[in-house]
Amino acid sequence: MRASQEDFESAMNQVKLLKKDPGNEVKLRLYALYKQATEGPCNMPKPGVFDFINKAKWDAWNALGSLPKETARQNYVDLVSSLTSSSESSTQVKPGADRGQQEYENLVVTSEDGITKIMFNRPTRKNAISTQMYQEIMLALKAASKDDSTITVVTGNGDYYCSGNDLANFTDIPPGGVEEKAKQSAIMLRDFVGTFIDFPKPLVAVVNGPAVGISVTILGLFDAVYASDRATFHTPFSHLGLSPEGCASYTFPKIMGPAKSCFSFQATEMLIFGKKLTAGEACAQGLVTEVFPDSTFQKEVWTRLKAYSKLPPNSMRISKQVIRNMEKEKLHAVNAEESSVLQERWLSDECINATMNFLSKKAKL
Ligand SMILES: CCCCC/C=C/C(=O)SCCNC(=O)CCNC(=O)[C@H](O)C(C)(C)COP(=O)(O)OP(=O)(O)OC[C@H]1O[C@@H](n2cnc3c(N)ncnc32)[C@H](O)[C@@H]1OP(=O)(O)O
Repeated sequence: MRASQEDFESAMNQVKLLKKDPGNEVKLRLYALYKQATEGPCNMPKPGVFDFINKAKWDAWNALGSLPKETARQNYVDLVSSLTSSSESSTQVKPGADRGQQEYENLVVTSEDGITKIMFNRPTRKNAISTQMYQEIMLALKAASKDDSTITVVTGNGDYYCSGNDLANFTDIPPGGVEEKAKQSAIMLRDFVGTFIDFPKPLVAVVNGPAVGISVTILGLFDAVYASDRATFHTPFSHLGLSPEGCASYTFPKIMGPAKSCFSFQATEMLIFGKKLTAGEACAQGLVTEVFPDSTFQKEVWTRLKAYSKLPPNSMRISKQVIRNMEKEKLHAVNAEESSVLQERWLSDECINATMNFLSKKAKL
């Protein structure tokens, strides 16, 4: 039986709900089949060789030649169906699923001694946060907010704490095009930062190495930040044609000192000019609670955290509420505004060129 228009629309919705990223090759095929099913044979001018994202999409669509629209629609529905059934079967066989444990691809989450530790685990990418990883971090935080632990800790595996947003996230363009991508990213960013604003238990960052971008800005929403003396703190937004997020436009000037003092200029120097701070400098500015020598960092920090985790949990949670609740509404408003400004920045030539330069290995921080 031929796939109907309703089957096609239902398949489009199922793609949005896929639990696992199907990879670029499959996404290109989905894009090509979608275009062929809705518009017929490729009718766009061929993009230039350096416009490699649009070129890859054009190649995939053009390769379908004169495939009839109905066949493309059927192939799209079949492909989505194969993806949903394979993701369902892989969920069933995941170890731990029968014990009600959540499995993550890009995080290691453990709970011990009253502490839930959420560790970024993409060391070969310097723990850059992929789209899937944003979702996993939100899930892990929501689970930690309800588990038996008293304190939640965020840290990184390998030599980096985190290199910020994975710049390849912007190469994964949905059928609605770059505008749709920017819209989806702004919603995800707002939800991601909102999860930190609303997190009810003491939240501690153990910054084991350099931190970049969004992994730095959200530190203003943590209750303590311990850093190795190897750590650095870098928010290169202007270099990337971007603007601040994570509520840093509000928290950084507040943390670093009153308006017009030399301290608030430190915040603008970081957020506008992309000045990288050492751990000692970040501590002097109030962004970091305490710096430890790298050789004893893990031992000292975890000894301290274990002692804190034995404090009465309700008292700690209520103290956090009293300290933070007055600010919550303001923080959500700042988060919404920053996300909406970024939605436009992502479509700017400045941002697109900087991202292309990084991805084509022409630039690094
Ligand atoms: C949707 C919500 C968005 C929220 C907005 C968020 C904004 C931000 O977070 S802005 C900050 C974005 N981050 C960056 O611009 C950092 C880019 N990375 C670098 O400049 C460098 O990789 C480095 C300085 C972090 C590390 O340099 P180095 O020690 O020389 O290591 P490599 O460059 O060789 O890194 C190994 C491997 O990892 C890839 N990688 C590292 N960071 C990222 C990243 N952020 N996005 C994507 N890929 C990243 C790097 O390309 C290397 O890959 P291979 O060459 O394939 O091994």
